[in-house]
Amino acid sequence: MTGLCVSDVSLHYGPRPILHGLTLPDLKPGEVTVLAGPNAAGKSTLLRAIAQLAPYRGNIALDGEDLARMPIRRRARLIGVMPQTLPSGSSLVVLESVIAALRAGSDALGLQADEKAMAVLERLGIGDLAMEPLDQLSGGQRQMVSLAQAIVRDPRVLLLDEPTSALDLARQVRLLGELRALAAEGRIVVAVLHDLAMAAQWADRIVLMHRGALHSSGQPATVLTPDLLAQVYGVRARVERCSQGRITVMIDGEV
Ligand SMILES: Nc1ncnc2c1ncn2[C@@H]1O[C@H](COP(=O)(O)OP(=O)(O)OP(=O)(O)O)[C@@H](O)[C@H]1O
Repeated sequence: MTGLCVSDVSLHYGPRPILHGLTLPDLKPGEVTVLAGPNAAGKSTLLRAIAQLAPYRGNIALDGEDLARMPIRRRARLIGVMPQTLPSGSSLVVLESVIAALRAGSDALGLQADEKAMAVLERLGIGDLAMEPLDQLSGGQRQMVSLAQAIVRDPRVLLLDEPTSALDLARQVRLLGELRALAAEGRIVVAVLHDLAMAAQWADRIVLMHRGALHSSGQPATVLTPDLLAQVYGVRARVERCSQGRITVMIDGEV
């Protein structure tokens, strides 16, 4: 079985149930899946479970192999994570931080690691930041560096938690275009996004979560309907189809 399979996953924080027997459609290489849903729906928690950063019940498998049983180093090579909040207090410069991320899951050494890390920074258009101290970057610059750290090991699965939250419009478009390119290279890309108009434009599939469970999933035009947005978000929305078959979502107010 090729792809990422999330089956009957339940997760508690202490006594509190957060995810309730969640099963996703199989996520295939080449696809960008957007996880959407209201605040506290469990989107970050699901990404943490997939990344094996939180204990859960159920099964999460990559290409048929249970991720919970996979050796940590191999898993670190296969899964790249871009977290929602970025750690601060680092004394590294940008290039060093990307090299450190590379070494966490690969045997790349010396010049080879430097070149690889630099190539990723160039790919993302932030090569000029290489020698800047990580702690002196703007929020948006740090977010781009976080993406570099997530992709430098050439992961097969890329998990991104609100990757555009600090980015200006041009950088949002650049990052989302980059996600499409990374998927086209054969990766499984899963991103949490709140901006449904962006999700409609860039995602192959939207997985809509509500209260720790899967509410609906499918192509953007199937999932993003006025009825469904009213039910899940409590908003009045218009959804219009433009000439290329894409949809645009406009929010008019609360229900
Ligand atoms: N470390 C934790 N300990 C206890 N409860 C937690 C922890 N992390 C998250 N939660 C709770 O789990 C629930 C789901 O949180 P999660 O961050 O997964 O939601 P989300 O859908 O990503 O929300 P948002 O859109 O606001 O980022 C929330 O009720 C939250 O309070």
